[in-house]
Formats: sequence, C-alpha cells, structure tokens
Amino acid sequence: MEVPAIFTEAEFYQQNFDPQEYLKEFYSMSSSREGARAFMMQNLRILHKMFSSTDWNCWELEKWLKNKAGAFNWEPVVKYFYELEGYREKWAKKQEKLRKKVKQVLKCDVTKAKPMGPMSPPPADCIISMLCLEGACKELATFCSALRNISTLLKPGGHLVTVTALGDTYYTSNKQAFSCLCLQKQEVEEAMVAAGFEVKFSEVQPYMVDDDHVDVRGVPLPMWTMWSVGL
Ligand SMILES: C[S@@+](CC[C@H](N)C(=O)[O-])C[C@H]1O[C@@H](n2cnc3c(N)ncnc32)[C@H](O)[C@@H]1O
Repeated sequence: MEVPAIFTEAEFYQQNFDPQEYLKEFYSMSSSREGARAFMMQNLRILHKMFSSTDWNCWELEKWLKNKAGAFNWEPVVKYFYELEGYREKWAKKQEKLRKKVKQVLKCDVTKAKPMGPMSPPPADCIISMLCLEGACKELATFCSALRNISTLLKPGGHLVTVTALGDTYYTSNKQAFSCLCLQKQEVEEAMVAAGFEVKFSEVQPYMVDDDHVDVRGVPLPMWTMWSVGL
C-alpha cells in the first residue's frame, strides 16, 4: 500500500473508515495479528501504569466502590456512622446504597483556579474537605486562594464542610513525613471570610495524640476544628 497522495482528513474518514474492520485488525488479540496484539498490550500496560501511579486516591476509592478484592475495609467506620444515624443493624444495606449513589470519582487539585479541570462538574450543594487544604497549601496565601478555588465548585448558598488541623506542622504515614501548614483558628476564620464564605458553625476540639503521627508546635494543646460555611 502506498502513502496517500493527500492527507486523509475528517471527511475522508467519514467516507472510508470502517470502525468494525479497524477493531478486528487492531484489537481482536488474534494470534494471526501478533504485532497488533503486542502493540495494544504494551499501550494498555503504559496507560495502566500512568493512571495507577498518578491517581492512587481515586483508584483506592474505585476499588471500594466496585467491591474489588484488596479494597480497604470500611465496615467498622460505616457501622459506627450508621450507629450515629440510628440504623446500625442496616449498615450493610446502607453501604450498598452508598456505593450506588456515587456517580463519578474525579481528581481534584485545590491549588488550581479550576480544581476539577476544564470539565467541571455541575455546581454542588455541599463540598466536604477533610484534612486536605493544610496539606496541599504551603502558605496562608495559598490556603486562601485554595478556598476561593473550591468556592467556584459550589452553588450560590452552597456549603463547605471541612475539618482542618490547627497548630500542626507535619503528620506521618507509612514512615513518611508530610508537611502541614501550621494554622491558627483565627487565620482559618479570616481566610474563610476572605474567600466569600459566612461561617455558620465551627467547633474546636482537642486531638488526643497517643503516637508520633502528628507534630504540634503552634498551640499547647493539639486542636482540630470543623467548619460549616455557606457562600
Ligand atoms: C492527610 S490526607 C487526608 C485524607 C482524608 N481526606 C482524610 O480525611 O483522612 C491529605 C490529602 O490531601 C490530598 N491533597 C494533597 N494536595 C492536594 C491538592 N493540591 N488538591 C487536592 N488534594 C490534595 C492528598 O492526596 C491526601 O489525600
């Protein structure tokens, strides 16, 4: 076969490209098409590696949602949650319902003006962010702009519910230290207001450290705070 005389553009594809034949030739994994088979498998391995090394969090959640082997066992947490709701004995049914409710798992970077990328989901009634912002933001100014970035994902009047560590400079996991922006209650409150939120509820509670997983230098007592704020 010869090189086409002119470049085969969209219209040429509309008239001449047969997807069924193409798929048979390149994706049938037939032994008579060894080169195509090896090429496809190699591409899939690269894609798998790329996605699993960049999106560990999403991958972990997907495993649980699809009830796959090796998924984290959330059973004790789910049971405790439904105990609070008064449905402890129905936890298994509720867990299944919860799995089905999740429509999509998307990556998010709070430091970006569009945290979910150019294809943002529809504005939300409520966003929950747990112990993320202080780990994602190196400085108070970044923390403030991260709050503004998140606010773009909310409907007018929507709520941000967040748990923030106060007075912490790092935490450890799997023998690795991760930085934490050391924040005080007033700084968090001011950042919320500067980002256009109105603080509806906040509660500061002590975190009883019984191991060396967190370091607290900023305050005499380790504190965690929870906020519910509306736009
Ligand atoms: C201490 S973990 C908190 C995990 C969990 N939300 C919880 O409540 O235990 C910090 C999380 O922040 C996420 N993170 C770090 N930088 C981020 C960023 N720029 N945007 C969004 N999330 C980020 C990390 O991937 C990690 O899952």
